Amino acid sequence: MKICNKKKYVVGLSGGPDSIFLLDNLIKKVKKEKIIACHVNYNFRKDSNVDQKICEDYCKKNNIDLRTKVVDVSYDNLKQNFEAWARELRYDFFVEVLKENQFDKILIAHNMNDDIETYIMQVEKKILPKYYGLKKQTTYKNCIVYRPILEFKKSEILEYLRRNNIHYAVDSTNLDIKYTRNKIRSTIDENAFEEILIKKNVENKKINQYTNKINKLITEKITKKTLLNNTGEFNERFLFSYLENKGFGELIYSRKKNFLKEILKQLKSEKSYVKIAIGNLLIIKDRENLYFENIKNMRIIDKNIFDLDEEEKRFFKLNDLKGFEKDTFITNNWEKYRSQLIYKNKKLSDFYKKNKISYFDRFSTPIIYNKTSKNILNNLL
Ligand SMILES: Nc1ncnc2c1ncn2[C@@H]1O[C@H](COP(=O)(O)OP(=O)(O)OP(=O)(O)O)[C@@H](O)[C@H]1O
Repeated sequence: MKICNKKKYVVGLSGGPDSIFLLDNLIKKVKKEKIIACHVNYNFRKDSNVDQKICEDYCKKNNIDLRTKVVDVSYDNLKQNFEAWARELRYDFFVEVLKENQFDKILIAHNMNDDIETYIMQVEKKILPKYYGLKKQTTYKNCIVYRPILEFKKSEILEYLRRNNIHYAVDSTNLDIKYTRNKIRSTIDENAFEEILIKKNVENKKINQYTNKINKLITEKITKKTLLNNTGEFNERFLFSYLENKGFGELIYSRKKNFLKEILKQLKSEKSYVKIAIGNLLIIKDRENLYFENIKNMRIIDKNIFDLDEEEKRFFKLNDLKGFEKDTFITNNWEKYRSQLIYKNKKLSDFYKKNKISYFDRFSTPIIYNKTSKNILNNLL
């Protein structure tokens, strides 16, 4: 286990084999004053107190400072998913202890099996993760979270504990195969780990290369050509980052790869005009041009010209309303009137098409029309 003996560590101690193994190896390398173990007793399982007792006994025997947070809530009223809620609660506790004591890092006892299970789950879910598997180091609320035992297999950990006669808790929920992670856990074989790790590293390298290229492209405007110049997963990641960058992250985080694939297929197609609406996101392909807009930011006005307020007049750059008849209306909602309004003896949409006016230019062009005759009265070019 690689660890710097100059730093001070808060250790997440569940009482399970992994965190007891981590702590037992840590005290061989780092002075005990530089270690605080933190245990959260959720009172969720019947045997929760057993886990707490195991942590207390281990820390007492080895003279380690242990902080315990005992949770006292009624789980019947819990709205969120328990795992996510519990994770946030324990990480917040670790951060609190770390800051109070001016320590350096939070240590979490994920092992190689957790890393591989995470990778397999990501592949099976067909999502587009930023990293496959577990990262050695991440941050939580600006604090460093480090995973020093990622390179140890579960069997090695259990063998170590057995050889050294160290007591640990067995999590009863780990045996429950209704949890996806446990289902995977029960089917993977540690003998296959090496091969899986190689594949995982190749995937992560690929993500790295893509990310470097994407970071260069992302500030430019995407066109159909950008997508045609690239292929497959690069485009999926590019579109993902582009949408995330434009503030649509929440809309795409939980989607499967197929969702992005389908959008890309439409955007790369021969069709000259494509419109895709997802939540507030409006994606338009207008020949070579692609537009990604938030519908909320698109202002639509459609009213009698004499009812415009001063701000709306400025929006349409209208100073003078002299000469207009009573039933004169103004709008920028060209889409609504595309086949109803007539301009130079043509349907509005035909005129726009013939003159290759882009979708968004159409939305910023005021259309002044007579409500009865449906004729457009102003110059649209
Ligand atoms: N009740 C707890 N008290 C203190 N630390 C804990 C507790 N539960 C888990 N941990 C810490 O988190 C590590 C991972 O735990 P576990 O595998 O149960 O969680 P996970 O859901 O897989 O991962 P995550 O930490 O991302 O939630 C443990 O080895 C331990 O370091």
